[in-house]
Amino acid sequence: AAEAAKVRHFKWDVEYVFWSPDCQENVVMGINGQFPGPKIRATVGDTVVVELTNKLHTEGVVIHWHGIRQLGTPWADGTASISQCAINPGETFYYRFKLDKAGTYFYHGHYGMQRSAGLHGSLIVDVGEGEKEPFHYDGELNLLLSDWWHESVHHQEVGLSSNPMRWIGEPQSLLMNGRGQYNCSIAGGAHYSSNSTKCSLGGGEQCAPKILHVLPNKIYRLRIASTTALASLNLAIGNHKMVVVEADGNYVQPFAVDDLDIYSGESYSVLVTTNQNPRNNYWVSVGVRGREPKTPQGLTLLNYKPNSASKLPTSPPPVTPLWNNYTHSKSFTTSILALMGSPKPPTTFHRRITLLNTQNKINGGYTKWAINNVSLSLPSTPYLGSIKYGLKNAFSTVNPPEGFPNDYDVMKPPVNPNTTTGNGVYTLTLNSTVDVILQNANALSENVSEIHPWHLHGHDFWVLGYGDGKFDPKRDEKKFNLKNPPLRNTAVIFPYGWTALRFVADNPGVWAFHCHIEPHLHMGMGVVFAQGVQHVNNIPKQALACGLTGN
Ligand SMILES: O=C1O[C@H]([C@@H](O)CO)C(O)=C1O
Repeated sequence: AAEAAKVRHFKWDVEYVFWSPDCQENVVMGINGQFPGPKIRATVGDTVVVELTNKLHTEGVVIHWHGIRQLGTPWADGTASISQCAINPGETFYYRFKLDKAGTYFYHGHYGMQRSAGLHGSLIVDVGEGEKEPFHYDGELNLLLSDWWHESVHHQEVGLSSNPMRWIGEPQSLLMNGRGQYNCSIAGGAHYSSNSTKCSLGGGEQCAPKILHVLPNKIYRLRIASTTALASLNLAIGNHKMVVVEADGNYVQPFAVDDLDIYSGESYSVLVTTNQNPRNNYWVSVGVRGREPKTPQGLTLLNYKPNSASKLPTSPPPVTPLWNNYTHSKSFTTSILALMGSPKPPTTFHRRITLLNTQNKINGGYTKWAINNVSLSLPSTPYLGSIKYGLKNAFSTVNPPEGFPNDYDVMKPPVNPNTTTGNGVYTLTLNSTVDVILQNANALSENVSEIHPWHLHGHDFWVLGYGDGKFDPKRDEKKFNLKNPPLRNTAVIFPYGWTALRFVADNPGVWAFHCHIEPHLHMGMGVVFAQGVQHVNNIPKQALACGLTGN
């Protein structure tokens, strides 16, 4: 702790580049000519300054620092229409914020579907000098997971807002550190009972896998984050156990698994001991869960040095658990508990907001997602500025609903599928304790209920519990875990289930809370929380230079 906190300065240009993430060339949103964007590595307490220049020709841009709470700098949260105006082509915006907590994070675009276009990268925060992590490791590995489509996000966005909607479908490939193989497999061949051909990659290609090099008989900390647009993933390493020690920048009670589910917006650290036969290399695989998979597994190798990295493992890649084996998913998710000594939740709450997640129709056929029957459509003036300066007519002053009708049957498609759009905010009392019950339901089609990972900006929340069917306060509240619930910034709702969260609204600003599936947010699946905005000072002019605050 003796070392003074540093200011870490980065100069980034965002621009489209030709890139072949999965061996097929596309146009990808890159940073400084790179995809994924550069990795940021810094120490807790450091101030990060990113001087971001928009080199796109015709689009605005913003970047969200996922998992960083932005204490005192809500204008740097990087959410278009919420915390700031999009940065125009040719303009430079200075993100300046403090890293409040060590952990595994990432950053990504938060305007339209720019995250899906490739605007993302890793953000790793180390503990302070002289501080200790509650576990030991000899080396570190990093995996940023994403999914990839060959159709541009512009094409996807038009499809989503057409009548009838054209759904984006399943990804063409899964990427690990921005690398995947579309038309071939690095395992390949009959030996691996896969009908795809073996890739002929020299290693220098943009789509060549990033090999994880390790030494035998060491402990590695593998940092994993998922910035997928859609896919829920399962990751496994052939023959190796993984001990989960961190989730979303918070330490958890260590537990060992053979495979791990990771939903979009989540991050984990796992410890891997390289105690297997040192003469072999081992597969690292990721596969799709929660949706009928149409995408081949993503693969890379755990290379035990000094073996050649081109030596293929003796056994085939780990098989991803069945996509709809939710028992398996729930067993993993509910095993995540806070490490002893972690901050505990308040034992009572001031306000409970129940959020019903539904798929709906609007204006005679367009498809939307709605929360308590309101589908979020963001205003042209960012909330932070319009609330701070008390501007009228910037957004709807109608308070969004605190819950949904008692007789709503979450097991059936909506009786009346019609919804409306809205942009009202939930105004939270500063420093109050807020419970959110996320309630899943049946989608538009019979017997369909999807997974939705919900991400909260500006805070971590405690996950107090998960359950099936409709949340019943009398019955279910008693089962809340107030002893060691995990602190997280993203939590999933399972099909037809509910998830209970608690957080303290102690961070003045305006914060998005939304499904982290990119097309779902695009279709309105989110809400906005505002708290203590009068205490927010020093909003840079540039963050306000649009809409009503621009005048
Ligand atoms: O939002 C979605 O739309 C499709 C489907 O419901 C209609 O095509 C799907 O799988 C989603 O997640």
